[in-house]
Amino acid sequence: MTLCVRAPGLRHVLADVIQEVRRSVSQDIDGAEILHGLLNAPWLQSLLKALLSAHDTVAQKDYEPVLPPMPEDLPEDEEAARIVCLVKNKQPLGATIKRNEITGEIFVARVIHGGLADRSGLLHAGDRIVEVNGFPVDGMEPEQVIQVQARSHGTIMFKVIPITERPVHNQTMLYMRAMTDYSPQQDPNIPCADAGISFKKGDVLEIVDQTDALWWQAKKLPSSVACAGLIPSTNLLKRKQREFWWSQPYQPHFCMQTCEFLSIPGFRRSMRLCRRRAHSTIHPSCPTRCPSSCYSALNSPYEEVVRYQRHPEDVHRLIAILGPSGVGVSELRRRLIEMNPNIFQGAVPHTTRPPRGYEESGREYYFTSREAFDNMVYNNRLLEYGEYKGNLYGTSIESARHVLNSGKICVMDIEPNAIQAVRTHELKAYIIYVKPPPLERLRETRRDSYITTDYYVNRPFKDEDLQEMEDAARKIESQYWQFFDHVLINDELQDSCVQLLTAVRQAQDEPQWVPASWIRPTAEP
Ligand SMILES: Nc1ncnc2c1ncn2[C@@H]1O[C@H](COP(=O)(O)OP(=O)(O)OP(=O)(O)O)[C@@H](O)[C@H]1O
Repeated sequence: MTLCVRAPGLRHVLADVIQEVRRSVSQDIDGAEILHGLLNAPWLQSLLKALLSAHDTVAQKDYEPVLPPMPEDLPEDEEAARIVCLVKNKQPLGATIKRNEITGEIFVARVIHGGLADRSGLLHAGDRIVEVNGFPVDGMEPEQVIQVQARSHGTIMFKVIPITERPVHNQTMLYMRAMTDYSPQQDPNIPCADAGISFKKGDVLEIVDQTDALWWQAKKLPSSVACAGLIPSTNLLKRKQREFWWSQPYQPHFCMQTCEFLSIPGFRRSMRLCRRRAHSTIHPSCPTRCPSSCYSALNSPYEEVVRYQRHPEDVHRLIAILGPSGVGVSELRRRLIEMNPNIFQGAVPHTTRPPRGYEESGREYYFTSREAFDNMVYNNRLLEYGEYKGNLYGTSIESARHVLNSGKICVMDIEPNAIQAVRTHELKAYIIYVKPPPLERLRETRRDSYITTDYYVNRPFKDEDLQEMEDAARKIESQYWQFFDHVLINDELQDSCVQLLTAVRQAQDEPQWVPASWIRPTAEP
């Protein structure tokens, strides 16, 4: 490309300005004399000369590549066409095309944000492509058009009939957390697999275009690339999930555990035993009263999220820790609270069991009647609850609120199926998943540790305990990974404690992605 602006024109303009200022001086206009003096000052003159000579040097350079000449034989009566020349580098064009099945005409289906076509500003969704590099494309299959385009090196020329009414984009920033995995390479329906982006559960996506009902454009965060990619819209992904679900052979639905065996967080051994029993017991069919435990494929595939930072004067976020049985959730939680009981505290659970001699209501438990307990269940006041040896145990929202309102950080260990109950506008739970390290490291680090197998029995970990822990971890991860705000691999205990402390501090003091419905109650959950 050759820049055809030459400096002499600019010089003339400057001379005219000086001339004009001189005329103003003779007319005795205020300030004109000062301006005249300034423009004639030797220092300004030499500065302007240097500037103009730099301009001349740049303007006389030839730039590569040279675009092909504009076609001269455009018929007079032709629709107003636009000739678009793009210089292809290694990047894809960043646009998809479609064919009108009735007329056979080829259209730009979408322009990918940040891609080559988008940055040129010359191609738009809805433009009709008439020619590519001089080849008429009407009646061609989109694949054939792509081949013509792919064969061109250096520059590519499109002749397009521009769309008359371009849709107005009043897109606001929108972020979604993926609640499912997606791979464009395994999706036969995507318009162009290379234009798609893959994502995994828990990834945060910046949605840059939702104009198409089926295919959105998004960037996966954190992103350093300018170019967006295609992802299925909520409705399309839901449809895919439904189709997949129906195509699967019937299998009884297994929950990780049922509510009946759900146990209560805390240091108490009975609770942990109850939990362990629950882990090893798989019950068919999911009871309707714990639907959240079965985060099925039919739930929304995306969750709108926003960046949230707790105001220093607001109550703290609830810290909820979970992991497979035996991984060290109780140990880590206990150590955290012991480190600074003035800052960290657990929520006192309720139970229907009678108090033992040394126990005080409100310290170890709130001792309550069965009727009162049932009432709490009925009114959804319990974050989780369960039955062990004929007695009910549960942690109430009020109990967690009590800790938070006292200015402390409430730290709970929960079962995975209580995640939904603590992810609320009020508690704004920060979910920490404790993951076992690889089996080899588990064997090494747990050599001197004890597993609690019965109320009074601790014994060293056996290999099958560790294997079981791994299997349970895999199950939890496959179902709940998208909800984890932090994943802590519990390898060396000391390191894990430091990591936990850091994560808890970040949860309280640094911006985090949280569901938009927590901040804007009108947003869809
Ligand atoms: N990183 C670690 N290295 C060595 N031992 C550990 C580590 N983390 C935890 N332990 C030990 O492993 C044992 C089980 O831990 P803990 O009781 O905390 O498990 P848990 O996840 O609460 O499981 P459950 O809920 O079934 O009790 C304890 O003896 C604990 O001290």
